[in-house]
Amino acid sequence: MKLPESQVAVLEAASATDERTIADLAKATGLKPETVTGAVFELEDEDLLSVTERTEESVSLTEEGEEYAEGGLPEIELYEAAIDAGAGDAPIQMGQAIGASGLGGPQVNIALSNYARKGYGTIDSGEITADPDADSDDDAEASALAALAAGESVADADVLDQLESRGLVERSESTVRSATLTDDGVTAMMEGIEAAETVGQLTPEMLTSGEWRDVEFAEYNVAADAERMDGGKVHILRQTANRVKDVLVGMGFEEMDGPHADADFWINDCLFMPQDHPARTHWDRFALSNPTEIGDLPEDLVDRVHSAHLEGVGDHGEGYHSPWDEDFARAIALRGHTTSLSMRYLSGYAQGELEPPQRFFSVEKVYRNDTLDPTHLLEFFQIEGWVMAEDLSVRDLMGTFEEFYAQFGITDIQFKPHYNPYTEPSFELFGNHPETGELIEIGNSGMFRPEVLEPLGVECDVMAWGLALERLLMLMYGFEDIRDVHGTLCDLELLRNVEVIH
Ligand SMILES: N[C@@H](Cc1ccccc1)C(=O)O
Repeated sequence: MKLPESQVAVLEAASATDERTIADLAKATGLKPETVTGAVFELEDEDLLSVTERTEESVSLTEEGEEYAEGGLPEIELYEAAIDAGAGDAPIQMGQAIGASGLGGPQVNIALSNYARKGYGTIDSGEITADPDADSDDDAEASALAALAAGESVADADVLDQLESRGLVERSESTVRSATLTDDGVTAMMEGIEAAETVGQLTPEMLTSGEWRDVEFAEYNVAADAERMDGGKVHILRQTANRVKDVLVGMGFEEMDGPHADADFWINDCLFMPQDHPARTHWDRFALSNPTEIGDLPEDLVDRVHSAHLEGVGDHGEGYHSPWDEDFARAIALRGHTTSLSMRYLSGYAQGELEPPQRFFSVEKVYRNDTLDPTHLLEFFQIEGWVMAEDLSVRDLMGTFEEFYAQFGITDIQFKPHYNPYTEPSFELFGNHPETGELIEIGNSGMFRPEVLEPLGVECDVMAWGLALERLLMLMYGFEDIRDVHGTLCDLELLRNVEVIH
């Protein structure tokens, strides 16, 4: 009989009387476990080997578990400190025992919540007692942690359950396969088996030399266990940004681009944001120290914006009548919204004068000095967009959003009247979080005011919006903390496992 080399090696390493696991066979043959698994399945098909499977549970310490295996469980530290401080005789102040134990931060709560459960003593109205008969050397959880740290196994399932619920151990299951030679296998071995050289991979050299004609190729076994490979993939945020771009292009929009660090003029002044508006102070804004200002601004636009701020526009216009400082407008900051791009395009500065109808969008980063929390980061992606046309109404605005969000399976958006200095009317958009059911804010929108449009030289209506890409992602994928997908705390498992949608 002629068999591929790896199969011959496995047959030679297998026994008719003892079960050998894949790991044993890999060690004996020097082959990779996945190669051995493949060979074992082939040989099982040929009735030369019989294969059994069992599930094996493995238990490993988490980082916190390792910490306690080494330094001791917090409740034991507390017990020992309490005994030393005399709590074995009479109750003592809890603060005293905690101070003496040297425990700090979250470990104090961990100690307190396990102390009474494990019979080390009682905790009542700020006082703690310690049971002098309790034996902290005989703590089942501590012993189990020590055993696991030493690479031994722990049989007590209740203790393991407890440690698992405390987040100190992780349990996982794996399939262990073992093989034994069958009678046919033994016979074949006695008759002698020859190794046929097989080739695992076709190479360009084999193709050019023609060698491929003569070699024997190894068969693939798609059922064999293989090592897990976490290949690179496009981050879901980027994936969704690309999808958003495709959808908007499909709806007839063109893409805008422009500077991340820009003059306040484009970020705020063009938007009729008064220079003393709270959002324009250092609280919200990341200013640039070098360079501090932009030299190149279109002078006539600066004059028209200046005049709109002072006196408003039209015959009955009202401005802010407060000082307007051109240097303040030239100052550079990281853009807090991409509406700066809309201003650059609508004014004709980016691409020259635009004739209605026009539709533009961008999916770009914006920067805000917010406090970090589950729904806020210092930077996020904004889906900016606007439509310029004669006679637009709020119905067009709402219809556009309904059409846009429906492409992502979101059909229950809600609108709430809102205020922006640059749009009238204005609407905030909300969507229902698929997991928590909570209504979350997903965007802001409105019809640009004449005080914005007139200085820009736009004579028709413009409806516009800024939507948060990350919030759209939350509605699509159901995660609750933005930091799961972004930044140092991101959940790599979630990012690896999330379905790729094209
Ligand atoms: N700039 C607004 C979004 C917006 C853009 C255009 C018009 C209305 C609202 C924001 O960042 O929230």
